[in-house]
Amino acid sequence: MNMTRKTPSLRSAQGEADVAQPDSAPTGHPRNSVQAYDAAAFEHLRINLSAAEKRVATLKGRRSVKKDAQAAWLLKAITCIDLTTLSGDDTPQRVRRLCAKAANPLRADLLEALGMQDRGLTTGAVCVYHRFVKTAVDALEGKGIPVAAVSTGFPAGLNPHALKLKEIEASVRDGAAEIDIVITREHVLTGNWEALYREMRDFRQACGEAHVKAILATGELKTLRNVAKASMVCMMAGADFIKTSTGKESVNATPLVSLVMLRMIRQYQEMTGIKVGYKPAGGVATAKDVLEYQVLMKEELGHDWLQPDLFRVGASSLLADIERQLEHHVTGRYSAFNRHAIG
Ligand SMILES: O=C[C@H](O)COP(=O)(O)O
Repeated sequence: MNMTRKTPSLRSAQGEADVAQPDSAPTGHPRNSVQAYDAAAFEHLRINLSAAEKRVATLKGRRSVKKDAQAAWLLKAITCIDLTTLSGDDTPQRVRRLCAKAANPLRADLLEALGMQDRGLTTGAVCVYHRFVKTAVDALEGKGIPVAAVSTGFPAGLNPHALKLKEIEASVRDGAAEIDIVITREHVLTGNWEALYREMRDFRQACGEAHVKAILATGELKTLRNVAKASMVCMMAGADFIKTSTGKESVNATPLVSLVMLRMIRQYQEMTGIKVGYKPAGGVATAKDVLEYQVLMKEELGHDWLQPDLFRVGASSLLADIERQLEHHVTGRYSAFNRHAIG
């Protein structure tokens, strides 16, 4: 597959990339549902580390997306960003600014130069703590951008189970269309897979119509085998997305961990016919980073997983770098980071 040849001009690349906005709920494929617990589906899993490392290294070296094609892929990436603020010093004002950026992710002159001024380009979602769900929902009224709430005692996930369920319900009541839950790492580290399954199933139930992303906190799961098993168990228990990290672990999203999770998504699809989404998060800060993830998605799972109903990137600063790169594409110059609004 050669992405450069498939996207000979920006205009046709835009067509291929289909930058139309997603509905807040995926429409092109059935939503995941809770399956019966089946240890046989994951007990045997083994990771061939050297093969996985080789695959990631090969992808990096082989694929390059340049010029107009790159601009089209970056525009597509914008539609997949969960534009995030998850800081102890968050305020309603900061959240409103973030929402304004989500609704207008690129400067008007850049949009025009790229022929995107009438395309309603926005980020995939805005992601905040529960406290700011209402603020974000109000700020985004009529914009068609879902609000995602991190939940279940984010980031450590150590609150009592009943409180976690109440937190989810409260965010849904406040208007969150997506809930990013964190799993209890202890269940993975002690091999208590049934407990992980029951927890995830309860979270899914508490979400109701809101879509649920399961944050595995992969940097704390010790082995890639644990990552693979936790991915499978969470999908079995109804997760709509599996997500790498909170952004607060010392190691967050990596291409290697992503490869393992994507292979599990593929395996789950082979078992059930259901497509589950993927969200790398934490430390995805440059246009180069996100292009690498996009290539990985396309190579491992295919075109459907480049769309925002199956691919999101949790990021607080990525949008600023994408905007810079697109500015360079349009004008041939870079401006300083501080010339771009937050994102
Ligand atoms: O889920 C999103 C992450 O918390 C954002 O992490 P970041 O600040 O490294 O982009």
